[in-house]
Amino acid sequence: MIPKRSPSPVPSSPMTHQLPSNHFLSLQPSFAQPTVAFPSGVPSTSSHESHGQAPNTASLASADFEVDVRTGFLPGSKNVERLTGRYEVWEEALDAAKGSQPGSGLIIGGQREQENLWRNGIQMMPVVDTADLLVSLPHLRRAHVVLTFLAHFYVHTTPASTSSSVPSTKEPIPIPACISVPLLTVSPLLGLPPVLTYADTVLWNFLPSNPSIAPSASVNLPSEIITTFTGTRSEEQFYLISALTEIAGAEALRLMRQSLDELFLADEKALRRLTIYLKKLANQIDKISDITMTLMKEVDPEEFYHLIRPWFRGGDGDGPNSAGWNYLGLDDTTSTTSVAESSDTQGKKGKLFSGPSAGQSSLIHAIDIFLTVDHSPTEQEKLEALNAVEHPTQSKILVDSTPINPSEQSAPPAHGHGHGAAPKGEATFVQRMLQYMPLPHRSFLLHLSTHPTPLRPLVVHYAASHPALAAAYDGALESLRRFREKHMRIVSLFIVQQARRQPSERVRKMMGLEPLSGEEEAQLKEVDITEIRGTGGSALFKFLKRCRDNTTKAMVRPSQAGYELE
Ligand code: HEM
Repeated sequence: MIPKRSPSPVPSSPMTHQLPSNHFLSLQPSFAQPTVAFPSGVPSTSSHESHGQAPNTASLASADFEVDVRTGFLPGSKNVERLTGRYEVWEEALDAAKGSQPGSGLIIGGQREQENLWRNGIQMMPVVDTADLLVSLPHLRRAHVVLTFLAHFYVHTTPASTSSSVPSTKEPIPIPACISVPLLTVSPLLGLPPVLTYADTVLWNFLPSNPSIAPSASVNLPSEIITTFTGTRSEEQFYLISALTEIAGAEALRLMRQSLDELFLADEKALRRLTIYLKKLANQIDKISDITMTLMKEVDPEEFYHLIRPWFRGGDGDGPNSAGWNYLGLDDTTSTTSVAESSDTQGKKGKLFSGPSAGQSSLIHAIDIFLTVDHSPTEQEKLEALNAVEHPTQSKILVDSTPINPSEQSAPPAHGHGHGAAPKGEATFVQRMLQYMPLPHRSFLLHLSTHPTPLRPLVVHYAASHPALAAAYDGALESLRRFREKHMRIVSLFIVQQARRQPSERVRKMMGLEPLSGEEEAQLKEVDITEIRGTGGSALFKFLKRCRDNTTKAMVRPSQAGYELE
C-alpha cells in the first residue's frame, strides 16, 4: 500500500527565504487597464487584485497568464499573418517598406528618393479606427507588430536634423498620427509600450511548420518569420532561433511546475523526485543554450550589427540626451503613453522608450525566480545609485544594471498598489524590461515572485543529509550560468567585435554606403567596450557579467565563473 503523503511544512526561519522588499519582483505589477470592452478576454491580473487571497496558481502554465503548456510564453494558437479590410493599408505600407526581396527595401538614414516617397505616402495615410480589432487578441497583437515596425521604419528613415548637431537640442522625431494614434490605442490593451518589443519580433511573429495546427516543441516547431526589416536570412534566423528557445522553455516550465508540486510535499520521495526534476531542468537549460548558440552559425554578425540592429533603436537610442520620439495626435494634457514611461518624460514630447532586447523574454527571468537568482542591487549599489541622482554629472554609469539614462533612473511609476516607491536609481534593467513584456507575462513573473518558492531554503536545509539534491540544484544553476557565459560569447561576437570593425564592402553596399579603400577598411575603430550599450539601454559589459555572477551566488556551493567579455 502506498503510504499516505501529506504536505510538509516549509522549513522555518532562518531558512525561510523572503525576497527583499526592494527586489524587482517584489514590486507590484503595473496595470494598463483596458478602457473598452475586450471581448476575447481581458488579460487577467486576478491574483494581484486578490491581495494575496488568490490560490497560488504558480502552475507555471496558466492560461490566465497566457503561458501555454505546449508553447510556454509563445502563443498556443496561430499568430495572425496579415490584417485585412480597413487595416490592409498598414500591411501595404509595411510591404512597401520591406521591399519584395532582401536589398530592395528602405535603408536607414533615409537619404534616397525611395525613403522620401515612402514617408510622404505614410503622411497621407488615414488615421484608421481600431474598434474592429478588439474582437480578437491575435489581431490586436498583429496590429502592435505592424504599427511598431512602421514606427521604426518611419523614425529610422527620417534624415538626421541638420539644425543642430548637439543631441540635447534636437527636436523629438515625430511619428505621424496615422501610426501613433492606433498604436497608442492598441498598446495599453496589450500592456505594452508603443515601441517594438521582443513580443513583436519573436512571440507574435512566427508560424510553425504546419500553420493549421497548434505549435509544439515535439512536432510543430516555429519555422517561419512573418515580418522583418531587411528580408535577410540573418534577421529571420535571429527571431526564429529566439522563438525556438522559447518553445524549448515550455519543458523547463513544466519541470519547474513538477518541482513545485514536490516541494509542497517535501517528504523523502518528493526530495528524490525533486532531485530528478532539477537534473532534468539543468539538461533543458543546456538545450536552450545549445539552441541559442546556433545563432553563431545561422546569423551573420556583420549583417546583424550594421544592417539589422540599427532598426531596433528606440527613442532612447542616443543615450541620456536622446531627443526621443514625439507621438503625434497624443493629447498634450494627458500625454502619458505607457506604464513604461519615466515620470521625467510625462508631459514632454520626446518619449524615451528602449528598443527590443531578448532581455524582455520572460523565460530566463522565470528560471531566475524559480532558482532564487537575485538581481536586485546591493546596498552599496543602491547608495551609489542614489548618489548618482544627487550628483548626476559625476558618473553616467553607477550601477551595472541601473539604466544609464538619468531620465530613466527612477523606479517604474507606482500603480496604485502602494509599491513602486523605491528610491530613484533603483530601477534595474530587469525591472525596466518587465514593462516591455505583455501584461499577462509581466503579471506571471510578479505572481511567481510574490509567492516565493521555498526551493533554496529547502535545499540548504537538506544539503548535508541529501547532497544529491544540493548537487542537482547547483547543477541547474551551473547550466544557467553556462547559458549566460555562452550568451556573453554571442554578445562579444555580434556586438563588441563588430563595433571595432568597418563593415565589409558587401555589407556597406547593402547599407547604401560608398566603398572604402582597402586601408580604411582594415582600420580598427577605437572602442571603449564599457561604453557600449545594449538595445535595452544597458551598459552591457558590466551588466552581463553581473547577471552571470548573481547566478553563481545563488549556488549552495558556488564554483568559479570563467568567461570575461573582451
Ligand atoms: C545575436 C544574438 C544576441 C545578442 C547580440 C544579444 C545581446 C544582448 C544584450 C546586448 C543584452 C544586454 C541587455 C540590453 O539589450 O541592453 C542582452 C541581454 C539578455 N539577453 Fe541577449 N542577445 C542575443 C540573443 C539572445 C537570446 C537568443 C536569448 C535567449 C535565449 C537572450 C537572452 C538574454 C537575456 C535573458 C538577457 C538579460 C541578461 C541576463 O539575464 O543575463 N539573448 N542580450
